[in-house]
Amino acid sequence: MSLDVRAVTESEFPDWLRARRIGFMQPPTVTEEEVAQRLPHVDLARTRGTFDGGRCVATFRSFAQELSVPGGARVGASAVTNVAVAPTHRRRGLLSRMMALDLAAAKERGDAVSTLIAAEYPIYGRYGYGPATWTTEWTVDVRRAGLDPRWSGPDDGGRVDLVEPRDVRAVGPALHDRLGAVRHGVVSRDRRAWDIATGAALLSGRPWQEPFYATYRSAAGELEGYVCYVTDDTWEDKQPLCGATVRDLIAVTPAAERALWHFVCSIDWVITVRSGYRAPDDLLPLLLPDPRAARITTHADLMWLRVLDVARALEARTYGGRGSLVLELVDPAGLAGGRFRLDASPEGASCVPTTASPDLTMDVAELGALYLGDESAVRLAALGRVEESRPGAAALADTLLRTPRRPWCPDVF
Ligand SMILES: CC(=O)SCCNC(=O)CCNC(=O)[C@H](O)C(C)(C)COP(=O)(O)OP(=O)(O)OC[C@H]1O[C@@H](n2cnc3c(N)ncnc32)[C@H](O)[C@@H]1OP(=O)(O)O
Repeated sequence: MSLDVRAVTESEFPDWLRARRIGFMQPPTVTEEEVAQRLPHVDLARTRGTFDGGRCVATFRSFAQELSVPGGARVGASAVTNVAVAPTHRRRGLLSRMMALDLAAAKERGDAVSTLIAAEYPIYGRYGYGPATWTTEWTVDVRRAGLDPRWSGPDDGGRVDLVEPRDVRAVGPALHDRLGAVRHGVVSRDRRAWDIATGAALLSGRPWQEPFYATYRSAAGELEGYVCYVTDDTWEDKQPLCGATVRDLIAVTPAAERALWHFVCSIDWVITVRSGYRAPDDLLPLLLPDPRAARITTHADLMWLRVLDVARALEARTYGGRGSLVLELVDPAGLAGGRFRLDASPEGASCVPTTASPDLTMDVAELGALYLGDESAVRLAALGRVEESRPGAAALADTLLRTPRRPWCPDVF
């Protein structure tokens, strides 16, 4: 029987959710409550399934997203999520078929890039995605960190306050938006994500532990950051050995970042702080008098990016210097390939098709890894993944494309 790949209808949505659960190793039964919770938040035209004899056996969904790029501008992205193929139907090309349809639609719509968080590293490179942001999680041994045990608040005149979930819903979205203006790699976070993070929308079957929330305000009273964390209540031999886990820490100034980390690492009873997924160059370890107290417990690729509109994407960002490069991009999917001349500067760039000889030749997936400034063209050339036809072109690409701070995507979507 042929396998039918198409957008799902409302009546098929429960069966689609069932297939998604199976792919994600969750018990397959879908409740009416779960359907009611999720249905209003998906665009069915962008929710694809594969059907075998009327049963959904594979899922795929995308949604509109904005991505901040170096210089603070945002580009339109098609964010891919909920990719799952039943174990009975794996390796028959179903992901490839759903991906081809979705990328073609994104290209047609005019999205500059597509983004996703990869469950496993080897899956998405073949579709033109490259790892564009990485993430690091630290576990801080607070007793070794050397922080002053008498600390009772920021010494810069600012203040830290515990706040209610409704306060976070009120101020969080604007704060997150401001982060995108000062940090590249930040993707838009919708209202629903704030509702889920603050307990206003509970997901059926997912256990909920009410977190603590704290904000940082500068001496001038300006809100500059917030942290959401949970703690456990571990004691042994009459000693508190509690752990705090940061779920979200958004700071738009270094003062806010310093104050909030200091706050979380100074809570009485807490001897271990897990940082959650941070940028690899997060300030956290160096904010501690003894940075070795912060041990890296996770370091991995996080957001993958696929360029769909080369000129739009490259013209949206700013560059670390002034220079020109001719890039030959190879794209077997036929979406973004071609030869482009990039004239880049700290103020912006022009990127146009050209027939001049290429300085650098690469698969479009390598451009995905380079685009936000994280990867090095010199490193990719050493690996044989970027071909350098003009000596020094890879080093010039690094001068232009790489950024002083690494990109950071604080959201898993
Ligand atoms: C953005 C997100 O949602 S990430 C979540 C992804 N989902 C999961 O990890 C859930 C569990 N896994 C699955 O559901 C499936 O195995 C999927 C979705 C990863 C792959 O689906 P499939 O339909 O089997 O992939 P498909 O048959 O189209 O494979 C295409 C190619 O990718 C390769 N491939 C697919 N999955 C993997 C993998 N996990 N590791 C390595 N290679 C893979 C295939 O071998 C094939 O290679 P080929 O073109 O050289 O023959």
